[in-house]
Amino acid sequence: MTSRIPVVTAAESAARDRAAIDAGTPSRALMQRAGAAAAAEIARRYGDRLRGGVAVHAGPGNNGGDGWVVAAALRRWGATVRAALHGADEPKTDDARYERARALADGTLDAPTGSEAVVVDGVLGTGARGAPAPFAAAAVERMHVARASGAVVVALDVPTGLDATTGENFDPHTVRADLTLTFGTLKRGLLVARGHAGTIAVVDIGLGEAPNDVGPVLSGAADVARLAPALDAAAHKGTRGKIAIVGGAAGMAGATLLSAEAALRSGAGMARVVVAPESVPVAQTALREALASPWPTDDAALAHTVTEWADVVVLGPGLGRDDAARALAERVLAAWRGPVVLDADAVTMFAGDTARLGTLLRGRPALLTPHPLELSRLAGLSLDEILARRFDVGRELAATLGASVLLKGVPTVISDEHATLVSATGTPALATAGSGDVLTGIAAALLVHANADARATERGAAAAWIHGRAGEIATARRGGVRGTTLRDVLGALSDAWRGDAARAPYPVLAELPAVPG
Ligand SMILES: NC(=O)C1=CN([C@@H]2O[C@H](COP(=O)(O)OP(=O)(O)OC[C@H]3O[C@@H](n4cnc5c(N)ncnc54)[C@H](O)[C@@H]3O)[C@@H](O)[C@H]2O)[C@@H](O)CC1
Ligand SMILES: Nc1ncnc2c1ncn2[C@@H]1O[C@H](COP(=O)(O)OP(=O)(O)O)[C@@H](O)[C@H]1O
Ligand SMILES: [K+]
Repeated sequence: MTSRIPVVTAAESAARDRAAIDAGTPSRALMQRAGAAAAAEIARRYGDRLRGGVAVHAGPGNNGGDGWVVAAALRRWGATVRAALHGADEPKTDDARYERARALADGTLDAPTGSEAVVVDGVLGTGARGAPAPFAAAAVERMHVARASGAVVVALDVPTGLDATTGENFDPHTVRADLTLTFGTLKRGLLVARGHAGTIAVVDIGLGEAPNDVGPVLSGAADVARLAPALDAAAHKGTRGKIAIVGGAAGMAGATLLSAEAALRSGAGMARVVVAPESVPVAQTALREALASPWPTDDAALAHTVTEWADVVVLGPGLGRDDAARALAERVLAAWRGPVVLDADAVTMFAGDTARLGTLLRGRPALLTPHPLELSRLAGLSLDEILARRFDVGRELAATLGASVLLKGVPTVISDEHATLVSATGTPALATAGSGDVLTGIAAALLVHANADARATERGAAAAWIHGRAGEIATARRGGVRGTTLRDVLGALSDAWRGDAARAPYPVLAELPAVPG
């Protein structure tokens, strides 16, 4: 089983390092593991470039210490290494001083010339506070110039000038890395500021398994594979799950159809869109695989099209938010007590009324899939507050809501009271109208198609991972974000579900690709 990768603040990262030190691993051993693993990754990925020389920019703290270990290791390997200490005459920590002395004991290291093909950013890591001071900003500028003339920039732990906790950057004084090698844990800020981090590789330094708390952990391909078993050879359309999607006010039937198609491409056997009467003919011609029914006007129709037919009900895509929509939502949620996914308008219509929503949802698998603005309206918090607390706010709300909360974005955070999972797949190709409806359909299918003991939170996380992965595959196929449409994303779902992407070798525990622009 792959280990759980904690998604941490700078303080939590330092605390996990300290715990390993208290348990008997000397801090210098951690630094040597970090630096040695980083050097090995640089040699593996950029072996050809190393002939063009390596520049190591080291800061005064332990991030600089990692840099000195890298410098010594790559020199032993045979590269021409140049290095500079910034911000102090001597490193400020014992470990960093020791590693610098060791690197220099093998021979002096000249200052970088700016012509090196590989640049290592060891200026600031998780100990950085606020905007880079002038010495650090000057080092960042040198790295920008080198990159503009063709060097690759490798950030150790965190790109300098990026807040490891919040992802706040201090451009132009923040490094833009091609590769970030982050040690032992995945820093939250890297997931928020993907554009600065480049490819992110989490490198093992022997910190051990994440403590069994409710802190966020990264979701990966292995989690999806574990959750969603192969479909039964003797399956028929009835056993593969029936999804009813209630939404589709006049002019918005497309939202339900995107959900329906995504559900059908994610294992569901049947999908029915339940839409405004005038949307029915259009829905039937647009997606022949789906059934289409009008919004039920009486209990018999509600039973026939939804409560006695479905295995999972999706409420919200294109539903609208007027009184009639709210009344329909309340009727459906009262009559249907099985698994539900609530999206879009069905979330917003309960703005400021989380207690009522909790009463309706409690006691069954329920997943809410808001984007940050929808969650801000629902919870009565400002959008800034939602974004600033995106890793925690869902967990705090889950109890009141009686549901798992999947907060969409970069990254997507899925939580209940007991666990928080983070899905970091995707590209800006997904930043397009209807993308959320596709995610909703995948999530609905997973509420049927997953191991019985899987919680709604895990199913939601798997849906977010698949959705993002399909976005990555579609973007790669089209050769970029521009020109990639949701149709391509739907078409890539089969490849996303196959989940056969190659894994990086140890000591990389997880790797997230650079996000294409
Ligand atoms: N603590 C440990 O045991 C380990 C730490 N490791 C490395 O150590 C890093 C953390 O080291 P530190 O806590 O020493 O912190 P950093 O090396 O990230 O930064 C601390 C230094 O930067 C200065 N500084 C802070 N904010 C600044 C700003 N805005 N502008 C300019 N200078 C600023 C501080 O005065 C201090 O000298 C990690 O990111 C990681 O790279 C790794 O070696 C693994 C083990
Ligand atoms: N830049 C991006 N990178 C990765 N995923 C993204 C990006 N932009 C949007 N997404 C994903 O696309 C989906 C958009 O959903 P949403 O905002 O509800 O769109 P809509 O309401 O138009 O369907 C979410 O799952 C979100 O996480
Ligand atoms: K750094």
